[in-house]
Amino acid sequence: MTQDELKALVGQAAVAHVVPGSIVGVGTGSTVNCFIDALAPLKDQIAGAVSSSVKSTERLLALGIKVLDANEVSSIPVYIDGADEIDHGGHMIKGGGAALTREKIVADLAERFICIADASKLVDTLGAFPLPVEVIPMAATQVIRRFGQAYGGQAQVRAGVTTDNGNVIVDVRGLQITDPLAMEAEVSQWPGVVTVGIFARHKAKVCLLGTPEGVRTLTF
Ligand SMILES: O=C(CO)[C@H](O)[C@H](O)COP(=O)(O)O
Repeated sequence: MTQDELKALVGQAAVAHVVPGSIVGVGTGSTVNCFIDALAPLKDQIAGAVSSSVKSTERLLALGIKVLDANEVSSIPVYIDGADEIDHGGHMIKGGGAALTREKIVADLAERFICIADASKLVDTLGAFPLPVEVIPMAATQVIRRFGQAYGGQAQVRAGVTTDNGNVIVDVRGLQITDPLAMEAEVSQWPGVVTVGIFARHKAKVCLLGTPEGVRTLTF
């Protein structure tokens, strides 16, 4: 099975976790695109979606799925999103698609984060994937310097990318994130950091993992 087929498999499987009549939180990325496509036939059975990016909003609307403003929603039963890496505790690296800030906002509104990913995303220790950090542009150099001092690794601004919120992404390579909760808490406090792409406080409760043998369900 190709990676695209595995993504389609988990995108389809995620539909069974949507609570009928409720609002669904929708993440961003190629795996989530498969979920959005699979959700479209059920659009009349949900109250709408809260989206985590302009790209996902456009896809949802194009398929006739109602998109609600996050400010008008107090709670969402389920948030479905992909990940760049997920460990065996449900902690994730996210933000490969630069949507991490809105993803964390929607995840914060949700009771359950359901991660959909192909099996290549499951890792023992987070950090082989460069850690994305959304940063206010004037703080980029200071945040890069601070990463070097605090954790080592090589940090650089992602070329040619501006987030939906008008900020830049700093990608940090060469990290071994052994305590995701601690690193998330620390980096989140640095001036100019909008969001760090470690999802430990908002970790997945369930991961639907696409494998050649079918969907493996991990619970955390
Ligand atoms: O965090 C994300 C976007 O900011 C995505 O969930 C992550 O990059 C995975 O994307 P894909 O499903 O395309 O592999």
